[in-house]
Amino acid sequence: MSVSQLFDAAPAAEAEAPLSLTIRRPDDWHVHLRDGAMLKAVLPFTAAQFARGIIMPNLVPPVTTIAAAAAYRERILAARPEGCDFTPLMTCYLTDTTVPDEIERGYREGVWAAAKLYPAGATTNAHHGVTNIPKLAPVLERMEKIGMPVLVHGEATDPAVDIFDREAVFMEQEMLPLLKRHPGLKVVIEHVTTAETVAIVRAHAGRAAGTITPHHLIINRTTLFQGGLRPHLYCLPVAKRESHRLALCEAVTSGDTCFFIGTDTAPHLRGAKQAECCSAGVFGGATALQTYVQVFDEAGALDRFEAFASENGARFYGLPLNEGTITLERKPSRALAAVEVEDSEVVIFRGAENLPWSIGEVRP
Ligand SMILES: NC(=O)N[C@@H](CC(=O)O)C(=O)O
Ligand SMILES: [Zn+2]
Ligand SMILES: [Zn+2]
Repeated sequence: MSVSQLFDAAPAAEAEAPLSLTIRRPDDWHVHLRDGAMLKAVLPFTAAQFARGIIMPNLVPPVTTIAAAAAYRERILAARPEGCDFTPLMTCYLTDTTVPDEIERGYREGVWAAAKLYPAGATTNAHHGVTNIPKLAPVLERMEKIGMPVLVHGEATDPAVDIFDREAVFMEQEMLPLLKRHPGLKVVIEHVTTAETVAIVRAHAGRAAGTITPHHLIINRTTLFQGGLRPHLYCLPVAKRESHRLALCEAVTSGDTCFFIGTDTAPHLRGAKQAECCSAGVFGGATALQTYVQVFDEAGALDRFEAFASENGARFYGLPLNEGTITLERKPSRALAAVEVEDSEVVIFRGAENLPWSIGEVRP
């Protein structure tokens, strides 16, 4: 089944010949692991695929201090399954009151790998985010000076802006001026969903990069309504029209080093998704590599997959490449439908579907 036909009733295409692809172990540069029982339930899925993950700080309350980040990192390490070597890389949630010295100290002490900029109210647990980005200049100047990346959820927060235009409006009104004000600042534009943002990332390659999720590579805004409203596909930024999805596929498979993995795996309990007001977030961590590699395979670009998955991100962050390997196999597999969390569950993106690729051996 082709990715663009994911949710069609069409019969599965003839299976491709088996193939196995061994690459350096990849990293996920955008992960929501949550906390408590949810953390324990979802972490094994990310850890089975990725050696390291940039951990998002939008807990309740958000991770805004070195002490909170160090404690959260300990909880993540403690939640790892037996024998698991997954390394969490922590981020600082920027607010209107973030102090440059705390940012620098945490970075120098190796607690923070980056800081996360949520425009206030832009997404899940972003209400403590930044209300006026130009006023964040002292923090961003310090980050520029020490080489610490800022990771941006790039959507306008003015409720009058059409939800499908929020990323484009943010890029024009906030991102381009920010890139200009801080010419040496390393910026990751997270979960890119539009062709215009792809062009902006490319135009600033070297000091800017873009992460692209598995779901934005295979669904468009029409998929959200295919046969009815599909809450488990709703996330922010919301999926855009087909031309944008094609631009994202072109970007990741182009070989351009300014794009890398960021799954934005964002679990919410079934009750929060199938609700009067559905929470934003797709739990894509369990089927991420299977989806990415399928996209590269269908584009005839498997030779470019390793750089996107396992090299570009580490190089951008100035971190060593992983030593181990993972093998991906073009051999059909079926992911679990959902993962249990206490007395509820989280629905897995592409769960219970026949995926053309499976995860093979991982060598640390
Ligand atoms: N992507 C989402 O739709 N939701 C994320 C937050 C985010 O990354 O914007 C979440 O924490 O649930
Ligand atoms: Zn986001
Ligand atoms: Zn996210």
